[in-house]
Amino acid sequence: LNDLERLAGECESALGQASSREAVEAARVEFLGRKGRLAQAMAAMAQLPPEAKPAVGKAANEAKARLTELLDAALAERERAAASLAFADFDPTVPGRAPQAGSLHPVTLVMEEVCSILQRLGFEVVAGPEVENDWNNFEALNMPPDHPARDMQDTLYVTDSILLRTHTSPLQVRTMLAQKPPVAIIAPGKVYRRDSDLTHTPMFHQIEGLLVDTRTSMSDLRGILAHLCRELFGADTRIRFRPSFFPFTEPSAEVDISCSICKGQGSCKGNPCRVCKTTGWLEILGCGMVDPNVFSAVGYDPDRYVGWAFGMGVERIAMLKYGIGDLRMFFENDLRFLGQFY
Ligand SMILES: CNC(=O)COc1cccc(Nc2cc(Cl)ccn2)c1
Repeated sequence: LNDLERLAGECESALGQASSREAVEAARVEFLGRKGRLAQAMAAMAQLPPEAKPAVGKAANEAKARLTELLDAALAERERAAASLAFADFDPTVPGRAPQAGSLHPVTLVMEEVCSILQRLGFEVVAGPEVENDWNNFEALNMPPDHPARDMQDTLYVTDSILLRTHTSPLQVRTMLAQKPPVAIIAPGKVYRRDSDLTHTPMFHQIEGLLVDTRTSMSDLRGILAHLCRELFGADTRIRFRPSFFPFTEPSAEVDISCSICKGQGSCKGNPCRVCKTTGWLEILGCGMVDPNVFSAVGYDPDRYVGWAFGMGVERIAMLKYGIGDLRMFFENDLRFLGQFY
């Protein structure tokens, strides 16, 4: 009986030294294990006279309960200590790390913004194949078979008559073939040129707009483009038309915006503006009244319908809008670059 009495005391002093969970578990084995101190005491019970057994059995159970209680308490205390140690240098008042947020590619941002501005005016976005035939890409756009734009040095051919589209105009041709006027569409997308240097990549993005009706004019075109440029580059943006030529429009014009960097002054604080080369103007897009030959090609009566169209390079707009200096950055997918636009 007094062996059993002593067990609890000895266990308590053993636990006093047990500084870790492993030490507590070792003590549990020493006292409560199959060959532990309590098991030994219980084994010794077999030699006792029968009348002494009940008392000793009761004492043994009490000792077991007491030992289990001591060991569980010691274990729980060590676990709490370990837990608080693990977080000793944890400061709950420090603000958490913001979750990594994604961002849209600058080309996507510009395409969505241009489409959104024009959709608000009633234009519909059209899509179509990037692999085109030469009729949709050239012939229908008033560029006959021997036209220089068809040359291999500019165009990527799949076969003699199948190519990668060099602009998004074929989307507009396809739409006109598929519906009667009025037409008010936007054609955004990838285009391909056999060109690759510091300022040209073989694939880039364009957006074109086309409006065809029984009655519209160059002033409608100017109004729409002025609105588009002001939405894109700020309300104080001015635009100017310069005479130009495209095979598919007559008359044609190139549109400049007042430089968004030097506000058209040509210099900033006495330094010549490197963006507009001190001219104060930046070419942003081309446009014109649709050439009657295009209408004839798609089966629209050129004596009944008039229309205008415009086209812009998306990367060029993005470089001006976001101050991006190198075309190649659009394609390198450097997250430090991409993460700046949202
Ligand atoms: C990057 N693009 C530019 O600098 C100039 O693009 C332009 C200019 C003028 C017209 C068009 N598109 C067009 C489409 C049809 Cl179906 C008929 C007539 N024109 C695209």
